[in-house]
Amino acid sequence: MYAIHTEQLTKYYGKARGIIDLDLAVEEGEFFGFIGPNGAGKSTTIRTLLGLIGPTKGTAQVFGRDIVSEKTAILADAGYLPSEATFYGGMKVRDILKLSANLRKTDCRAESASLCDRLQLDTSRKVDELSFGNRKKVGIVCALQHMPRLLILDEPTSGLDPLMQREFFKILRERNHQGTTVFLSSHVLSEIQRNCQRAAIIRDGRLVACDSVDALAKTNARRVTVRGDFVAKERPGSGQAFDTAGLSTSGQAFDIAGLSTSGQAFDTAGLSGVRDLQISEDGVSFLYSGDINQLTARLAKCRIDDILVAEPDLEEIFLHYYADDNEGGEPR
Ligand SMILES: Nc1ncnc2c1ncn2[C@@H]1O[C@H](COP(=O)(O)OP(=O)(O)OP(=O)(O)O)[C@@H](O)[C@H]1O
Repeated sequence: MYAIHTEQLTKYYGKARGIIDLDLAVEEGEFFGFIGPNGAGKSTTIRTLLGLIGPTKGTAQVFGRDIVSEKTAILADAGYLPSEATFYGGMKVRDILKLSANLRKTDCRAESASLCDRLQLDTSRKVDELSFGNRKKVGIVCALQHMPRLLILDEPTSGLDPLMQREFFKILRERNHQGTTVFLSSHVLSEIQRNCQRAAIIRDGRLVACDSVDALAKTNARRVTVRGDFVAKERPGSGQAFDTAGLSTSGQAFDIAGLSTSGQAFDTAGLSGVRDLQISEDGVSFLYSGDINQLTARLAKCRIDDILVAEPDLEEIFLHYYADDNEGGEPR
């Protein structure tokens, strides 16, 4: 059975685009990643699935239940961590957790105590006095303490320190092994890559890819790192020193004409498929999706100390999916 199934799910806020024609299928028991930059539509998707806002068009079911007509039953099965959890002011953490458990009509005391212990959450403090990270932990316990069948987590790790993030993902993996479906919305790609089996990528409100994390990370682009005695050279005709400041990760297509090594120009004229150029003191690194023979022929003219050609990680794949279309943005 699908934990989540959407068909052409669309949400407009007035005339403003939220999500458009989203077709998504998440199997029960999956640890599923939902990736997208700010404003892509992740929170809109989640709020629509939970019946917190109504769709403009399309349909969706959670465990086979319709998100419009059966939203109360859906909420009973789900644990939801919003990206910014807010609580009633003046209340102690323990009272908030109790209130949340009472709303579920479930005795959550044992699980709540275990989660608070593992996340080092002091339940005697007033919630207003807590740091952002500690308030996040309160939201996590509220979402997890009733052992829901589906966890929907919207940017859960923002504000958590690395040790707490590690413990949090350990808890999620344990739950997933017990059968809980985890739907994790994030723009931290390393956590998607480490934890999720499959992931969907959303861009400008539309799904642009949905596959296993391994498959998403596979393109014929390679991260090429060349070490050598590279020096900045004048750009032809510009009269300006080749300024590398700010060039590193913008995701735009760069040409690396103008770099030279030991007097030999490392010139990319006619060499297409160079992106995401990063320049360091002892070399260059870039994503390359062109003809490898052309690259090696070009490099053969230069004196280099070392070369590494590796598969890009998910972070770099993401740049492909988000590059502007007029910059050859289709992943290759
Ligand atoms: N209440 C609202 N009224 C009008 N437009 C909205 C509203 N909420 C979201 N939007 C718009 O819908 C689009 C998707 O926003 P959404 O918050 O779903 O993105 P997101 O991927 O969750 O981003 P973030 O990572 O920043 O939270 C954005 O263009 C946003 O401006």
